[in-house]
Amino acid sequence: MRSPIPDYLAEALGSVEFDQSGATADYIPELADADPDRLAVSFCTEDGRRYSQGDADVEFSIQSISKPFVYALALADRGFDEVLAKVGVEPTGDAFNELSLEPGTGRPLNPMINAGAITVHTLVGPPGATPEARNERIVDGLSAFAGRRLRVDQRVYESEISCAYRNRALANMLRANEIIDEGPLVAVAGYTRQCSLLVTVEDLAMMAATLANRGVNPVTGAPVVPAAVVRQTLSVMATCGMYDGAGDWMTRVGIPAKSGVSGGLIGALPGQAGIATFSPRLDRHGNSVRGVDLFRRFTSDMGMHLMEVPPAGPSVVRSRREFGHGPSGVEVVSLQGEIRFAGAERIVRELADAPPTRKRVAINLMRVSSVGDVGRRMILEAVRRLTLDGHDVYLIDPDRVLPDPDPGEGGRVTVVSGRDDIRRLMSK
Ligand SMILES: NC(=O)CC[C@H](N)C(=O)O
Repeated sequence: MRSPIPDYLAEALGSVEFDQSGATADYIPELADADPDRLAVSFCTEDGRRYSQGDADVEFSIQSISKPFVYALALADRGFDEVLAKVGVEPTGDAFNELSLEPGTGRPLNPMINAGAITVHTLVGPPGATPEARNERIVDGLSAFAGRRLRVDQRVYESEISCAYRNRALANMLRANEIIDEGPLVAVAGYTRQCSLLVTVEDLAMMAATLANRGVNPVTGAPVVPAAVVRQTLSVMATCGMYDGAGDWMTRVGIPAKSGVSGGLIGALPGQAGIATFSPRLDRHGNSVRGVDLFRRFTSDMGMHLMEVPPAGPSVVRSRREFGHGPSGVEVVSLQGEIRFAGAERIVRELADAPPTRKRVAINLMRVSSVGDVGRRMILEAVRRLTLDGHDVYLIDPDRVLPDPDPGEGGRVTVVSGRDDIRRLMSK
């Protein structure tokens, strides 16, 4: 069978192709001259399969789409406290290059506006790293997200740096407020270099997929940044990634995203896929016109809005069955599906409302697909409380969905995983 996904993507591009509204960024000469008709899309799944259509092998400068990735590197290199002390996480409602800092602290409001991104740029690498070492770390880090070696487009760099008056003004304000502690010109040069890295829409989709995949590149398998850093980065993308269009974006599209003035747009759908589009004409917020349209379409066609979840599946407590009588009897509580907070609550509720009557209780995890952290803790606490109530507790877990079960103080549990042991337990 031929996959329907490339056909769908081609059809989606066709539906926006004739829209010529918006304009290429005019404040960077090299971008003003870009071919405005380019159009491309790429999807990269969380297990690394890519689907692309249109001008998918055309390179363009990454621009502001570098911001979330460099933020992730700074968080990984310096830790949350150091980065948050210098840059906040509040959406501004202002344009990306607004000359605004938080009253009182003088911090940039968030890492997605230029003031925040210039500051974040200076926080990559170990403290005291030279500007060259920092630039190197950024190229290496972004390349790890993309799964291939990226390079700087010198012409774009020079074109932007030749008229980076506004970013220099921002950097001077940051220096005056002691938010950055090095020369403003050096900070702007490094930041502009980071914005000049060349990518294709396929690179961007893989970079976004690495965020969607808890920080592990789904194709190379390289762990790029820790999961806690990904959570922070995606949260900031969701609230600040589309600048003064962020609220409209989050309500209508509902995917953590980031745009850039060269016309790129990425979205990272946690646990599912990275998506990227490329079309250089921009709206008044500096976001790609056709890119925004494509994302709206993807969300409504494929139910990608983060706040829209499928209806709850069948109860995680699949059945409770009693075998045998008296002391040799056993109650088997069979669970199923994914166990997160709501599922775990259901399990403890049922065991509390209708306590098992047999001495032996077996919790059967054979049909459980995954157990989240809270699910694990609540199941183990239930085991502990059942033990304290006088039960002998067993976990039927041949696939080890609950590895190393330790119910803690006063709890005891026997893991049953062999086929014969399971049969023996149930037959008594
Ligand atoms: N929104 C953007 O893509 C802006 C990036 C650009 N390099 C700038 O600093 O102005």
